[in-house]
Amino acid sequence: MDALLEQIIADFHERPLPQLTRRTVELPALTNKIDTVIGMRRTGKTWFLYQQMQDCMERGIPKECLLYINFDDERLYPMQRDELRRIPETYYRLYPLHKQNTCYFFFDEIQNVDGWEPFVRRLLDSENIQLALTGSSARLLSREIASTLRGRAITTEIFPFSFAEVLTHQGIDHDLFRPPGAEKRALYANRLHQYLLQGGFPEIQGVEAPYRQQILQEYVDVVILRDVIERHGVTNIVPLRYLIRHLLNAPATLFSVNRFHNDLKSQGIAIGKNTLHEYLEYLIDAYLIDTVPIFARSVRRRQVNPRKVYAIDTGLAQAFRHDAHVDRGRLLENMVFTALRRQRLEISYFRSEEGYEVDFHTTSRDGIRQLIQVSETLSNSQTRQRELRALVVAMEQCQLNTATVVTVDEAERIEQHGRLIEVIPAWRWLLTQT
Ligand SMILES: Nc1ncnc2c1ncn2[C@@H]1O[C@H](COP(=O)(O)OP(=O)(O)OP(=O)(O)O)[C@@H](O)[C@H]1O
Repeated sequence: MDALLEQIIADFHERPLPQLTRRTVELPALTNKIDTVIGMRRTGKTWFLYQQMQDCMERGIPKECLLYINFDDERLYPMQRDELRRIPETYYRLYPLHKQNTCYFFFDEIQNVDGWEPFVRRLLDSENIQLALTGSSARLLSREIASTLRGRAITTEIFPFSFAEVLTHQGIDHDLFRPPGAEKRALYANRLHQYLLQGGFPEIQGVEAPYRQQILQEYVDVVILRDVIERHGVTNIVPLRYLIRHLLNAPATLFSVNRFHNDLKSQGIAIGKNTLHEYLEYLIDAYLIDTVPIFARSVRRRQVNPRKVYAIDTGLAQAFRHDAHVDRGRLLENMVFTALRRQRLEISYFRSEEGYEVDFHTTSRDGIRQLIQVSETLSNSQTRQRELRALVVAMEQCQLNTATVVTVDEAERIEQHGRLIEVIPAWRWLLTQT
């Protein structure tokens, strides 16, 4: 084992890191805390660790002070928990002087070793290291890690590329300090259209249909199998598959477990309502979808009203579309949701007693609230009246003086009775989200 570990460490130090597109997410890297990087499969968690390694090296930290172990490396199979301590032992035997410096350890797919948690806790206590972990298994996802690492972990979520990251990936400058001219605006609008249909998974950027859809469907299949069926021991697979298809095919719509339960029943598919609720939670845990409650102060109102469901990425929704029609409005709303979700905002949808609806009410961690309506276009006077009226009602009830309408490509400032509604093209709105 020691010779093998030496080899693995030497390989890592020798091999250059891959050329990558910079993610805008930052790792907190707090002393005495383990950074855990979580998110759906294939979103780029491992490559995000590579970015951290690059950053270390740019700060002048020699690569030998970094250690990356991928526990998916078949040479390490099957590693037992009592062998884990050999990793720091081998590393410090190779680099004894590094004991005096801070070293940076990156462990990928560590959940492959049963009982790894006490090892990383001890490691953090005994050595002068900064530790980051990631893994695709849902076992590494937030709730469990928080409990098994007993408050020692701080989690960072990785989502598919944001619009800004996609532009960076394509080598397109997106600095809005200088107002973009007509050509640049047209380019952004064009890329936005692409982004809506393809989504942000790094690997499918530039991949044409139908391969793109095929790859994304395979991502979902792996999540279903590994993070839902195997992890939770689901045996009633038919309704689970129906549920996933239904949710991904109808993003940005209200989802009622009761109604869906009745639909299944009418097709002769038996499943309990509680089981459906559980499945929904599993899909959220695996970062495939997310749900949004109604904006209400009363817990009861939040509970009895159906939640809206969004795919974690618009590309996934497109890959599961039943018909050829592209509902750009829904995709746009889903895309705005993903951008808000990435910012860890508290998100709800607004519906007044009279039925006026606003897509998003958000609250940031420092209490800043926003109202956002998503509408492909306000050029139709009926739509315009409806959307703006809903915003005015929501602004009154939520006691806010500003609101935003995200459209495909329209810009306008509407001032009414001391209130301001800003209409903004989606590409611009996305590029101003941090
Ligand atoms: N920042 C990036 N720049 C360029 N390509 C990227 C980037 N991040 C990810 N990719 C591409 O996406 C692929 C998947 O990324 P990665 O292996 O990091 O995902 P993951 O979230 O760790 O996946 P899994 O959960 O399945 O282990 C990479 O092999 C690479 O091709």
